[in-house]
Amino acid sequence: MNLLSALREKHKLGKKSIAVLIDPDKVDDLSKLHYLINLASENCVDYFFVGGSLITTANLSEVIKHIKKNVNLPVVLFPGNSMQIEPSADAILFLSLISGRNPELLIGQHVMAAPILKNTRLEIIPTGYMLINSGKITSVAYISNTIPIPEDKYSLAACTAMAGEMLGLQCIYLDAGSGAEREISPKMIASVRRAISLPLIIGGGINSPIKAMNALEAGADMIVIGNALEKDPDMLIEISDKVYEWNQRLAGTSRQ
Ligand SMILES: CC(C)=CCC/C(C)=C/CC/C(C)=C/CC/C(C)=C/COP(=O)(O)OP(=O)(O)O
Ligand SMILES: O=P(O)(O)OC[C@@H](O)CO
Ligand SMILES: [Mg+2]
Repeated sequence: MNLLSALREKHKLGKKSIAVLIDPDKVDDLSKLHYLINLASENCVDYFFVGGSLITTANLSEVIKHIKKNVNLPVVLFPGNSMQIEPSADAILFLSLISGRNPELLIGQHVMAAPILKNTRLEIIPTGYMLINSGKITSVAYISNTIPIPEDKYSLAACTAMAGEMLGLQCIYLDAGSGAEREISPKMIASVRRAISLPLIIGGGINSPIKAMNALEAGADMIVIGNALEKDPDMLIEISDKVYEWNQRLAGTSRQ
């Protein structure tokens, strides 16, 4: 089964996933990456996301090779632009930045990426990418030259996600931005959740087990953790535990 079908299947069952985000730019020491990879494989992590708004190093393929050599988990490209295509990954979030009005990130980069992707075996996951305001200006907001959706404009976000679904996008990623001051609120997640039936990915500023649990309870199908693990990789143990507990409880209730 491909990743998207598996994600849809999990969504139907109410099963949650967790992705670890690796920013290749922040990998200066392969032994630190190695530690995180091992933690991920011991702690029921489902995916590695790899990418960044700005990649100044040439180590994308090396990072992916290192992950694939050491653990049998899917590696999904989370690209900031069409230069971040690496055929050795398993899939790519084919992001369209639908919260913004920058044509380059709605369709421009995609036109350049399409013929390159056609010649790879990467699974394409058409994804509506939505930035939600989180306090300070994030790298993605700055680089994309777009205004994030205000964090209290629930129906703006819900209608944006709804339009993404109607356009045929296959999942929605709500992002407060890497290292966000404030993670996306449960009320915002729940509003978008009610508006669509697609798998919903939530990321940005999730740096504690409580924040992870809140996102899951509000309707996230998948949570993405990056910055928190750059600061303290061991935080993965407690955060992934929340996802594990959720799925165990679900398995328990479905057996009754
Ligand atoms: C279609 C293809 C192949 C590319 C375009 C993809 C689009 C539309 C991207 C949207 C805009 C963008 C710059 C997204 C980047 C998302 C990302 C990988 C964020 C990770 O966090 P960083 O922004 O790197 O955070 P730090 O500042 O903490 O490094
Ligand atoms: O780095 P953090 O804050 O965990 O955010 C993850 C991801 O959603 C960023 O695009
Ligand atoms: Mg980055």
